[in-house]
Parts: sequence; C-alpha cells; structure tokens
Amino acid sequence: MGRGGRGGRKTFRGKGRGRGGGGGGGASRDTRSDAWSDISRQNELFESYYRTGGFMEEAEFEEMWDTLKTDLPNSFRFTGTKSDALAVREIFKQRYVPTLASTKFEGKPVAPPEAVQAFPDELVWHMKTHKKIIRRHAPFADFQKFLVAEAASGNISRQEVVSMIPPHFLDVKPGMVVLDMCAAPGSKSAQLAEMIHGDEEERVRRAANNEPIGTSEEGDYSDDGRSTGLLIANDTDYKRAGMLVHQVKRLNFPNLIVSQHDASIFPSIELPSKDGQKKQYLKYDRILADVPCSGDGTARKNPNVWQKWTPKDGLGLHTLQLRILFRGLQILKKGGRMVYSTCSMNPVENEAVVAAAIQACGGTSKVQLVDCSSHLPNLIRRPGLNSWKVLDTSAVSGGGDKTAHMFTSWEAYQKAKAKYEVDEPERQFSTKITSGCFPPITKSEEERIPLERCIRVYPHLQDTGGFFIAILEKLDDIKAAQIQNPENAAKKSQEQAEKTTDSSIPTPEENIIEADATKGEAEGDATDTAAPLKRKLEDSEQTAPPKKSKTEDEETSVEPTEDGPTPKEEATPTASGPAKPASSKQVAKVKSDSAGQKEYFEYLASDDPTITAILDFFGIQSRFPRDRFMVKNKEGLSLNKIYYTSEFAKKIISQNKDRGMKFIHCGVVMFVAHKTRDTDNVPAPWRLQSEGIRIIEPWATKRIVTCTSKATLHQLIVEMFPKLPRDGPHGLAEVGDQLQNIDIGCCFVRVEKDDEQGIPFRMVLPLWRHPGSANLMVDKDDRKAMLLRLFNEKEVDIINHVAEKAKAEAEKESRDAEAKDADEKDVDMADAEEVEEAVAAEEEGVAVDMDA
Ligand SMILES: C[S@@+](CC[C@H](N)C(=O)[O-])C[C@H]1O[C@@H](n2cnc3c(N)ncnc32)[C@H](O)[C@@H]1O
Repeated sequence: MGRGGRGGRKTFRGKGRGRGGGGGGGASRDTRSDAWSDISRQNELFESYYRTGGFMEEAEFEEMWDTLKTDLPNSFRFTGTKSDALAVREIFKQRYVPTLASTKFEGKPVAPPEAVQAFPDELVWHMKTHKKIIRRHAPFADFQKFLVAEAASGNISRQEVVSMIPPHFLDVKPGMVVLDMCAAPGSKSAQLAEMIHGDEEERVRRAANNEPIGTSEEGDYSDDGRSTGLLIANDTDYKRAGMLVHQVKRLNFPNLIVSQHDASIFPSIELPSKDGQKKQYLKYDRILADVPCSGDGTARKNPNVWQKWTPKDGLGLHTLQLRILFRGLQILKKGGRMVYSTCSMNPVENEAVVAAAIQACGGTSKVQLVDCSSHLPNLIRRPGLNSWKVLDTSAVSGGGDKTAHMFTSWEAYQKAKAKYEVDEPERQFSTKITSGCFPPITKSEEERIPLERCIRVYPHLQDTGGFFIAILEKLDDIKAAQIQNPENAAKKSQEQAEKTTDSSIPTPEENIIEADATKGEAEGDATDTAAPLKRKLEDSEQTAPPKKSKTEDEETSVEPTEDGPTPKEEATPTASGPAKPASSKQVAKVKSDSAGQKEYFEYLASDDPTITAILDFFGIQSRFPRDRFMVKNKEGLSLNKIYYTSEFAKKIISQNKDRGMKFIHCGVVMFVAHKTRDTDNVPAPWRLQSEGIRIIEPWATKRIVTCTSKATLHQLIVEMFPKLPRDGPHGLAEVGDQLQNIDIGCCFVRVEKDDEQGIPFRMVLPLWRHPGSANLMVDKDDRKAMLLRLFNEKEVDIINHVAEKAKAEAEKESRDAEAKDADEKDVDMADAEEVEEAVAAEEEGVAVDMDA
C-alpha cells in the first residue's frame, strides 16, 4: 500500500495472448466469412479490462474472448400474429432447412439453421454461415430469396438474437400502455407491438360475428375484441426516428405512435380530463429503455469495437443512461415494470446505472429488481455483478503519455486524482467519472440492491453477442420530495456508506495499471450520437397485468406526486443539479430538429360524408367505430389517404395536439382515393389498402368475394387485369362468377386457411373490379413473395394483360399506321384507364395499387 508515484503501475503491453480470430470447430465447416479478416480483432485495453476486471473466472474469460473474436451467426425471428408466424416457420422448416442441411459450400457441408433454444415455439433461428456468403453464393440463392421476400412482407425480422431478449422480460399483455424510450431502428418495438396486439384478429372476427370472444385476465377486450393498448416508440435522433417510422409502418398497428424526444426529458403526455378536474398525465404499464451504449457486446459484428474501444465511451454515457432510466421510472405506473438494457458488457453502463437509478428513486422500497431467473429458462445467463472496477485512461494535455488506471471505489479514484493534482497537475482524467459509476455501498442488507438479479448474456454462452438486461418494478410512488438528482442521490448514499465501510478498500496505487500509450483516445462528449462506438446501428440490418379499468382515463390515472407539466415546462432531473424546468429553448430545439416539418393528424367527424359513403359501400356494420379516421393534412380534408387509429391513440393525439409534443407517426392507411375516369359513377371511389384491410374486413357485409381454390388464387396473383366481361365466359373460376355480379369498385377477396390445399393461413386481399377486368391490388414484390411462400415458385413473370395489350397495340400502330382499325381506336374509356394505370405500374415496377 501507499507505494506512491507510478511505480506500481503495470503495463498492458505484452499481456495480450495474441490469439487470432476463429474458434468454433465442429463436424461441418464453419462457413462464416473472412469479411473483416483484415481487421485485427485485438484491443489491449479492451481485453485487459475484461480480463482483469473480475467479471468471470480466467477459464471462462478465455472462452468468452475467443468467441468474441468470431463472426456472429445470422439470426432471424418469425413475426406477426402467432398463427401466421408459425405457418411461415413451417414452410421454412419443411422447405429450406432440409435443403440447407444437404448443401455443400466450397466442398464442405454447411451447418444448417438451428432454432435458438432460449426462445419458445422455435420462432427464433440462427445459422453460422455469414450473411454475405448467403447473399452471394448460388447454393444459398433460394434461401436468400425466401429471407428477402419474407422480410419485405414483414413475416421475418432479421434481428440479432440477444436483441430479442428484453421484450420477453417486459411481460407485455394485450391492452397495456407501453413506452419504448430509445426505439430506433425498431426491432424491439415490433416485438412489443406484437405482444400488445395478441390474438386480436381472431377476437375481432368473433366479435363481428356476434360470437363470444371469451374473457381474459390478460386484456380489456371491451372494444369489440380490439386491443385497447398503446405503444409509443420514441427516439431522439431525427434520421433514426425516420427509420423507426419506416419499420413500424409495416406492422399496420393502429395503436402505435412514434415520437421524437430526448428520452431523458421525455414529456408528460396529457390525458383528456373532465371539466374542472385536475389534469392527468399518461403513466405506462411497461417501459423499455434500450439505451444508447458503448456497444462492446457487438464486437462480433462491429469492427469499430476492436479499433476504437476506450473506457471513456462507457463513462461518457453513464449519466445519459442514468437520466433515461430515472425518467422512465418516474413515468412508470406504480406496479409497472421497466426493462433497462444495453449491448455493452461494461458495468459502468449497466449495474452502476441500475443501482444509481434505484437510489435516486429512494431505494429498494420504491423500485425493486425483479428476479426473473425462472423466466426464459433456456436462456443461458450469468448474474449481474455486485462489484467491479472502473477503468479510465488519463493523458497529459497536449497528447502523449496516456495511462490506464483501474479504480475499485470512488474513494480510491478521488485519492488518486488528488495525488496526481499535486504530482502531475497537467494529467487529465475523465470528467465523466461519478460516484455512481462504482458499486453501491449500502449500510444494511435491507438497503442492499440485489444486482445479481440483473442478467448478463455473454457471447460464448449461446453463440450470440454480449448483452445486459435489468428488470425493474416500481413498488411505490416516487414522491416529489424524494426525487433527487440521480447523481447526487448516488453520491450521497455512497458518502454515507463509505463512512461505515472497513478499510479494505484498495488504495489507488494498487489499482493503477499503465496502458499502452498509443491506445488512449482523447475524451469527447460521449453523448454525441455520432460517436463511432455507439450502439446506434444495432439491429439495423434489415431490422396478470394491472387490469384495465373501465375508462381509459381511469386506466392511465397518474400519481399526484409525479404529474407532469406540459412539455414546455417539463421538470427534468439533470446530471448537474436539482430537477429544474426545461427551458422553452429546449422544447424549441426538439421542434427544429425535424427540419421544420410538421405532421398533421386531423380526425374526421363520424358523419363525414366520405367516410359514410365508403362504409356504406362496403356494408360496414354500424358497430365499427366511425370516429377514428384521420387525415394528415392541415385542412383536415379527405383528399388522398384516410388513416385509422385506435381510440386511445386518437385521445392521446388529440389531447396533445398543441402541447409541443413531437409525434411523427400514427395511423394505418385504410383507404386511398382511386382517381380515374372510370370511377365517375362509383359511389365510393376509394381503394382498400393491404395495410388496413384486416382491421375493417371482419365488419364488412358487402363486396366480398371468396376465393376457395388455390388455382384461382395463383391466377389472381400471376395475372394483372385478367379479362372479366360483365357477362359471358371468363377464366377466373369461382372468383370470376362472383365478380360478374359486382359493380365497379374495390372488393375484399377472402381466402380461408386450407391445410389440404396448402393455404397456410387466412388472407384478405383488396381487388378492384374494372368494367372489363379485375385486378388484385397487391404490388409486384408482394405477388412474388406470395408465389414463393404458397407455391414455391421462384422465377415467375407477372403477366400484365393490359400493359401487354397496350404494347401490342402500339407495335401494330407503328407497323401499319395507315390501316388503323376504327374499332381498336375506339377503346372504351375504362380500358384506357386500365392502360394508363398498368403502364404506369410497369414503369414504376409496382402495381397500380401500391401506395407510396
Ligand atoms: C441501442 S439503440 C436502440 C435499438 C432499438 N431499441 C431496437 O431494438 O431497434 C439506442 C437508440 O437510442 C437513441 N438515443 C440516443 N440518445 C437518446 C436520447 N437521449 N433519447 C432517446 N433516444 C436516444 C439512438 O438514436 C438509438 O437509436
């Protein structure tokens, strides 16, 4: 002890084991690519921290480190309603798994895809062959087509295995109000939306048929079986929020709002309140904080980790992470659950944040860590840490002589720093180290935070990336008086604890280690979202609840102590001082981040003439709500597109319209104006959209066509605009017979699940009945995906009868311009329209019905 100076420092240099990448082995060839073989998978500081930080036994560390240097397996998840996901999974198992199992690549057998045992129902799969090999090499061509087509159709999500874990621990049930605080690019939001959705479609169908929908402890089905829940998916980054919108749009979920706010000051969302009543603010049943982090658990797919890892990344993010978690806990319902997760293995970003947030909330009587050891029993995991060391690199200003230091406690850090201030005042430490970065020290067992309940997933445990998950439950209101600045709370508790601890805390000198002088990085503001190591692009590769009470207002009632003010006067816990109101400047900044764009969400009146005409046209039962249709123009006019949202989403959007909330997406496209001359006499010239069709179809009583044969379905998919005269012969079998009695306009085509014929699930498709033909309103890519899924047909040309006719006519005209046939010139108006649409569709590579 007390050796003084830097004599006790050890150098990292020479400690590296010099192991190369690779690892793995096994009977079949590991075909993972050499994709970034040119990048050295070594970083001495990174290795030394995890080797000497006391995270695991040496032997396990070796295994973990060897795995970290290998490429990550490909992984994906079957998505959507459970029955659809299981059906697509069956196609995959029957068609592709056996083929891949007998495939050879470069003369060696390929390891076939395997179901990841950690997740139920074999819905998650991974495969060792690198995705670049799958993409480029012939033996995988069919499988690649399947992956691309199903990902585009939303039946598959290409997501990293560990990234799928957090939503499973959130225990979301239909009807819950959920917030995803850092949601982009949206893979976990998609999982959460599926959970809120539950088996809604089946329930709604029963409700529409006046069949009992059953009761459930799991959700409030009073809205005719529809999920009354809500998901708010938020991200602060403008571009990434745009990606998020793109991803979640595919889900066609009317209960989803995308917002763009800084999660650490996430605004309180106002609820409608009755006249004279105190304002109420939204509280959440479930919150996910999948926060920005250093991302060192992604080293298997992210070369930046090897090239740029420095302890400052984690240190710099700790405070932002703490503020986000703290804000989440504030707006969580009492009894609600919150999951905090990162893809970093660094305790400074993990256990330290969790402990500091619990302390900031007033301790374990307010917020507890939930023991989830029996949940997802097949997930191999390690407990959270109760002790760890904090690594920092110091540097003499002006660069050079960078040194690494490992501290075991806040006290040790302060002592070392004080000593350096005397001995070597020009040496700079990270300004980001706070007492909260260190393990908490508590006076009694009751106060102890059981950090071992956190979950650590290391790469070698089940061939994944590294990940951290903490599951928190809010036991009690966090009273205004108890809300302390998170950092101060942690510090205060640490100071108290330090007074009572024994003298076994190592001195700084014992913990100082010298780093490779070339490895340090100048400290930057690690909260800058452009920092290279940030976990920004993770997943981007594509990529009994509290029972609901009678009214929405009651359901989301808020605790008086945590009522939020309007966004403009939001009280925010800050890292450097007590909670204070955010300035209006802050709010203005959030607005201007969007480059001045504003989304308008204007609801149509329930007796809006357009809505009335459309709903009458399709014979929509009066029980279907008529007041949830929305348009996205300032004037509130039904011009081009009409969207549908859930009742609760409508309440939230309408109530917070002028409060500075930055909502950037809500609603599912339900109807699109069909503007052609042949619609002059159509009472409702609006197209049904694939996005919204399944929401409204159960309630339709008119313009329904049933397709019972797989052969007819094939024809409808392969042929655009097949001929269909009003009377006389046609080639469209049972569908043609029904359509002959239907006037021009849009129709529903119902296709029921039929195992015998190999129709794996129920489908509802929009079709436009033209005067002389009919056309499924499905774009070409979706047609091709359907042909692959249902018929295993890979190279099918979609026939566009009208475009072909137009082309043939043009050729004929140019050959014999003089001899034009008068009859041919007299193409009827409707045919001309069809030509116009079809040719445009050909040019754009999509069917006319594709909604941009
Ligand atoms: C790890 S990623 C989230 C991944 C996402 N949960 C998913 O599964 O697709 C972290 C996200 O946090 C966002 N972020 C960074 N700072 C934020 C803040 N202060 N508030 C909200 N989001 C933030 C980043 O833009 C990034 O998209």
